[in-house]
Amino acid sequence: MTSNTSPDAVDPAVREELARLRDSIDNIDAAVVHMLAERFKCTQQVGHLKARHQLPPADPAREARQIARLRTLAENAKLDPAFAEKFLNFIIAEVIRHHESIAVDTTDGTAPAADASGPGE
Ligand SMILES: O=C(O)C(=O)C[C@]1(C(=O)O)C=C[C@@H](O)C=C1
Repeated sequence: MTSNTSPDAVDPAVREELARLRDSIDNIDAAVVHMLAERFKCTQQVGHLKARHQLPPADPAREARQIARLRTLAENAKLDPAFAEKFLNFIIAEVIRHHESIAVDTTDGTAPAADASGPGE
């Protein structure tokens, strides 16, 4: 069995390196959150467009192309492609849930007037 060093006993240089790495991790996590927020802003618009034109929430052919592309990007970036695929599928499943609820709201008339909210309208 391994025993862990108590945090108080850690060499200050190690503590500093850990803090520096964690600062970068925090910045990266913030960037991921901001990028995801922008992606969801786009997909919300896609959801409204699809609902208005009675298009299905999911597009499996598009998803297959996205997954193939992301797996290649992941491989080139030395990221596990299986993880990249799982991550994309996780996000897309949430997007499809949003699309489905927008479609329901659009059909029953409770959807916000997404296209009437642009500048000048
Ligand atoms: O591109 C679309 O048609 C979308 O609805 C967006 C999106 C995605 O999140 O990338 C979500 C659902 C579809 O199955 C495919 C892709």
